[in-house]
Amino acid sequence: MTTIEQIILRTILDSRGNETVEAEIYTDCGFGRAAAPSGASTGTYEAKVRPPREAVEDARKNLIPSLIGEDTRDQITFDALLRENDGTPDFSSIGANVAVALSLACAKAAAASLDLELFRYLGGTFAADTPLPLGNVIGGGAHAPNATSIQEFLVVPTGACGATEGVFVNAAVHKTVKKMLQEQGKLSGKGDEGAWAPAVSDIEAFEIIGEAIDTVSDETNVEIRMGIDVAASELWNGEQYRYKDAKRSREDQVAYMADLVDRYNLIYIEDPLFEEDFEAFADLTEQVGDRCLICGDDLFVTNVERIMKGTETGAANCVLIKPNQIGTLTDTFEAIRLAQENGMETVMSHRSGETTDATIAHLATAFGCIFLKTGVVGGERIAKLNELIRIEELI
Ligand SMILES: C=C(OP(=O)(O)O)C(=O)O
Ligand SMILES: [Mg+2]
Repeated sequence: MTTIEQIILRTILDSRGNETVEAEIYTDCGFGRAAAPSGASTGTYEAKVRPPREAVEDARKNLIPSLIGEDTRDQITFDALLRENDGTPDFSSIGANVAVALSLACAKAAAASLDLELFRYLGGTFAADTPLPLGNVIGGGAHAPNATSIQEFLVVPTGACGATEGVFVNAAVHKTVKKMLQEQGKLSGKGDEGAWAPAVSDIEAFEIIGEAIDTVSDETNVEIRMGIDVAASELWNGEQYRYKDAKRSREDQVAYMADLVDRYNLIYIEDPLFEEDFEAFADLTEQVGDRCLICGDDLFVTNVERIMKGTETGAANCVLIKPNQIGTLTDTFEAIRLAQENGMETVMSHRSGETTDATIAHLATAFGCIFLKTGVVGGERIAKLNELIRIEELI
């Protein structure tokens, strides 16, 4: 009933117009489909993707035959087979894009075959809460040229009574920001994740969003807080953090981040320092970790060894979780479990290059992540947000 009978791999389109990998796994009574997303500001230690067409062709010949007949309910064995077949520490042989699509499709096939929603299959009785949406409304960095230096200016509806209300509150902030930019003659196009990408300074972006939050909070009676993803590895040149309008040393960067937390009441900072600097991360967490989530994305790359180092050094109090950074659902689960056992929050995240695959909405709910970071608007973003709304009805 849950035995794999057929696997299909194909190349499909992603939101940036690039090729990516989609997998389908069939049992005799259900099937699961999943697609690999892709990053622009990727961490050095992420699992490695291979060019999709080449990876798909190779996997059809050399990998797929060995997976037929496996039980989709035995996710750990399925993922171990992917690792064994790959034989490298970073999936550079079969490609992390092929691995993650197959791994997630396996879980979805098992859930469908058992007639269960994915979040229920993975989370069981204790999947009792949906995460709040964390979405970017203004952005620049590697996701939009000629805009802000900080990659993402995020909002989270901390006062929302649930994910559904939160999704609409974030959209209202996005719309209010548009109106304000229009009035100021600064309206721009959008970056890769649907955030506005105006030619404004980082401080202007904070001010605009601060005002938009106040307006929407007054209208909706919902408290909304701001966050940022600095994606600081993109700014670091080996000696300094190079912003469009400033250069900062490591020490200056920590002080700047701490100042922003207090000036803008930030609830969340992702990658405030570059991906090797556990020590400066720890300094910042020591200073503001009691009032702000300091989250590692490129720092941890959903990798248990790096998260372990983070817990030993006190580098952060939050871990960003991106299944394609590590390549399998089992590894993703292990990363979340390790983080949570060590008192860290977890945030499930999209990538800047996405498809309409909505699996991460289920994973975030099943595994008790505090936020789902997946943009605010755009077809590939609302696919996840609308799935979250549906999940909340079933919880
Ligand atoms: C989603 C992000 O961007 P990318 O997918 O480009 O790494 C991020 O940095 O958190
Ligand atoms: Mg990031």
